[in-house]
Amino acid sequence: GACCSYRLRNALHPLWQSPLSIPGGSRQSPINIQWRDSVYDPFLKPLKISYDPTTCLHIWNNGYSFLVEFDDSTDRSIIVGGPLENQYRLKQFHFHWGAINEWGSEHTVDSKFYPAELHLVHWNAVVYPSFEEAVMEGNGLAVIGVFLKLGAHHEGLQTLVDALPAVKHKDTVIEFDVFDPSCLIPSCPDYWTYAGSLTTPPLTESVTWIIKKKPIEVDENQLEAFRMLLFTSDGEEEKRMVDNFRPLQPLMNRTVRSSFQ
Ligand SMILES: NS(=O)(=O)c1c(F)c(F)c(-n2cc(CC3CCCCC3)nn2)c(F)c1F
Ligand SMILES: [Zn+2]
Repeated sequence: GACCSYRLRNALHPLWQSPLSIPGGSRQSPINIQWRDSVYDPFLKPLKISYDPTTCLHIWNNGYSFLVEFDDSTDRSIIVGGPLENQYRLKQFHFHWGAINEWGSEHTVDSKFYPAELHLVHWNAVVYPSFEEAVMEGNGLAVIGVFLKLGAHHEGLQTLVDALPAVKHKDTVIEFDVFDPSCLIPSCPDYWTYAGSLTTPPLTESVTWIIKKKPIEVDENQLEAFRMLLFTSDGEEEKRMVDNFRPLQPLMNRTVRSSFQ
């Protein structure tokens, strides 16, 4: 059935030679969001986002993606509301993208890929003492997903794009001390939400996903800037950092809820 083809696809996927999905995993990510199968939940609250731009620390190329990391030692950059029981602290954001504009996102909507997807990773510091512990717990993380589509130039993203040449190689880092990631989140409040996992190792089933319905627009040059990053360290044979997205995972016994009708 579909399940075993997923396992096979995971097993063969170059980027995730490590455990495909958690053996016996029942809430793996990413998934296809079938719009007509999502269930409107009138009890879902609006998501409240309050980030302090001065909590921004640096950008680094970790060999999977480029991460913008934040000082998560206090509650200065948090999200609350939406499907969440507690407030969650911003830890980092990163992207997934393709070699060409036909694919690149991790989630799909009605089986349509976007050229890229932004993930803002938050952890439940109300209940857990550290990010590392929260990663292992069912309600430990909350990730906001934002689709990127080809269109107008994105001013806010450009400040990030201008810094990318400095982190071209794996394990390079550059200081980045003021950035407000809310400029990357659409003002439209509509989102889907479901219980899932990290899409990179350790693939733990600890993520409440909040996927924004509206994409942001970026231009071709900005997508190309992502594609000139490298998976490889300086001195190694160059491998362009592209197609750093995990294959779709089975929905299993899950319902995707929508905050909108
Ligand atoms: N695509 S995703 O699902 O939004 C996503 C995430 F949610 C993440 F949390 C991470 N993540 C991985 C680690 C290493 C930690 C190293 C110490 C043990 C815990 C993991 N830091 N953040 C991540 F890389 C990622 F891609
Ligand atoms: Zn991600």
